[in-house]
Amino acid sequence: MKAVYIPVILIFALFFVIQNGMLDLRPWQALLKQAPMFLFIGAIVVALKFKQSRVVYILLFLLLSWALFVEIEHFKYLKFSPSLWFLSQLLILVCFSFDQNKTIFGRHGFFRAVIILAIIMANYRFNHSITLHELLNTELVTGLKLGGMTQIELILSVLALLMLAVKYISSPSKSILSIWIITFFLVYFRLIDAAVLTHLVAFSVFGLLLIQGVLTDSYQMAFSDELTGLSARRALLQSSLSLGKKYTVAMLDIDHFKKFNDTYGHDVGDQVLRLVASKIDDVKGGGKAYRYGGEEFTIVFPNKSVHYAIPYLEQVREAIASYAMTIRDNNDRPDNRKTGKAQRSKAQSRSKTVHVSVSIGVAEREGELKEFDEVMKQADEALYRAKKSGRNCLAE
Ligand SMILES: Nc1nc2c(ncn2[C@@H]2O[C@H](COP(=O)(O)OP(=O)(O)OP(=O)(O)O)[C@@H](O)[C@H]2O)c(=O)[nH]1
Repeated sequence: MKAVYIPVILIFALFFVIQNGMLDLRPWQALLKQAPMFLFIGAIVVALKFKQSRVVYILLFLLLSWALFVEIEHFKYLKFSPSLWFLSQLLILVCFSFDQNKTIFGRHGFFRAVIILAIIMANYRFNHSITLHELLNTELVTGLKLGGMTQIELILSVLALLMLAVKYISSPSKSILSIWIITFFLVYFRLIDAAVLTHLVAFSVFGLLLIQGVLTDSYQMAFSDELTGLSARRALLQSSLSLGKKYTVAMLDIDHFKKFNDTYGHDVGDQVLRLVASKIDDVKGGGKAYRYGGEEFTIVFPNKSVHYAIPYLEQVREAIASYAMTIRDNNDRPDNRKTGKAQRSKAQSRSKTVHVSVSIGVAEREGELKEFDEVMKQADEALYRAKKSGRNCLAE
């Protein structure tokens, strides 16, 4: 989240400078006019590659908005009302953000294309209808006008921003954050009646923001473990390339996890994996936790010796061993549709408290052990010794 403040502040500063004529971009106007097209097409290619279908359609719509904006002379016969087109943009951004990333070209894609076409038709049709035109454009109906924005536009803008914020909070992703920022700037520009050059720069920035959003989300998907939220093995191998000459690696394995799965079922096993992962992620002393695979985890301490790491690993082991985990079988969850109190307490009585432990093997890069996979192998052998020594302990 922190990383997003910087681009937003930069965008704001840039627009402020352009809007107030402090930076003369007129000589660049021709380039600025064309740049968004290339950036949008680039962003569409990236989004297609990573199967981010909702971003593909949002980009297609923004591309259309840009074309309408710069080639307005060619589209004059459409006589679009800027107000209605602005509201259409908000509608598309909100609707498509709540949509899932389903197939790009299939039935789902067809419906999205139909929605875009319907919006274009509506813009054409309604602009010739006096009632809506009046509703959106006359001060008589809308009352107070703020900057370039009518009251209705302002209310719907706030609503759109709120809905997108809810979407981001419920399922955070960089693409949704980029869409929120784009919507915010569309609203802001309409409010301040931004200059043409500001709009042109904005379209390029929108293309870049969406490319960054799609790439960050795809990286996140590839490098983090879906079940536990920890960094995945791929991320471990990637970061092993930049580890220096000194580091310590620990392998952690949940004890008797097979028996646990067999007793309580795979779903409860998953709950336990998540809880154990959260404890492992709390490791102090500069350790970084990864899910290695299955019920195995790895902690890496860059620039640290094995003797430095051991107390922190012991802390993790003890925290897990003393942690009373409350688990509940999904089948026993109280069904809200049949809200009987008796049923709820019956389901609650089925929730159990369980304990698990982990065994830890630890090794440091030193002497003959130069390569990362050699250090990992050594940690794995130490883990085997910890298991042999009765589990719930650490070996080096
Ligand atoms: N629920 C769940 N189980 C998993 C997952 N990944 C691996 N497992 C289970 O983890 C168990 C690993 O068992 P083993 O490798 O035999 O080891 P163990 O029972 O933990 O015994 P020790 O390691 O010797 O203490 C298997 O039953 C796997 O099915 C997962 O993502 N979810």
